Amino acid sequence: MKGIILAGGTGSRLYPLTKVTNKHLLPVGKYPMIFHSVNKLKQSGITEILIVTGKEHMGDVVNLLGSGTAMGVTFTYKVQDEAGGIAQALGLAEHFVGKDQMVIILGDNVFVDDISSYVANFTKQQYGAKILIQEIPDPERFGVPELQEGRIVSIEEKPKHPKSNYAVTGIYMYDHNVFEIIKKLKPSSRGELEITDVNNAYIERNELTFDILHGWWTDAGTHASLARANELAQDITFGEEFGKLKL
Ligand SMILES: Cc1cn([C@H]2C[C@H](O)[C@@H](COP(=O)(O)OP(=O)(O)OP(=O)(O)O)O2)c(=O)[nH]c1=O
Repeated sequence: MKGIILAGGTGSRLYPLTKVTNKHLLPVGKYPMIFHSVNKLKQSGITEILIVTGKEHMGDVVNLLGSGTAMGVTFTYKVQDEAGGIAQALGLAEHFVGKDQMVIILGDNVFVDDISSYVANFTKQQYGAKILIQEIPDPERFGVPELQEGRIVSIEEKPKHPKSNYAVTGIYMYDHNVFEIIKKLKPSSRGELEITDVNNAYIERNELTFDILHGWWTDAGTHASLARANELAQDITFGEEFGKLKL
């Protein structure tokens, strides 16, 4: 199982915090945001991790994370030249992944649940895709799944009238066929290759499963949600391999 952390994008909703700093290097609790994703993959036993980010910030990201040896993981890095969407960023992982399965975390998603059991479920599934969803009060801000008889039958991106109270979180698991799906995608009205289109393609193939995240989960891509992520993650402490904290 390979791990992928998507840490590109423009971070425009966090300006001016992101004018010279990559969003995923901003503090969340006691750590840079991206440490939280690394920790979740490592906790699931995934140690081969690809980091995708833009060319402006690759130097800073490598400076922070290095080879990964100190953290007990191995990092590979890939540059996304332009912020062409989450699915475009994922498309850059094709050679890294090969024929393996993969777990993707959007670097601005912060959550408390240990996802090891969901990753284990996906390993057993062997092919297709799995997404993690969570019940929330304001699903219209996210991709929203429509559920029928325990299956997801469609996902709508930021719908005015959500068909469920669930949001699709930024944690995705795919088999290597995802790269063929991405190659066939057309840019959306905002000019990006959309991950919701990838998930809908798996629904059409009847190959999308899901699990439910129960603990807190938030994105940290707006000033309000970054503040919330900081509050929620304040007491999280990782092992010393993530850097000694001066207490
Ligand atoms: C759009 C995009 C996002 N991402 C990652 C970064 C984020 O952690 C995650 C969600 O991205 P978004 O929050 O949708 O986009 P963004 O990070 O560019 O922020 P803004 O809308 O404020 O300008 O996906 C990429 O890696 N490449 C991309 O091209």
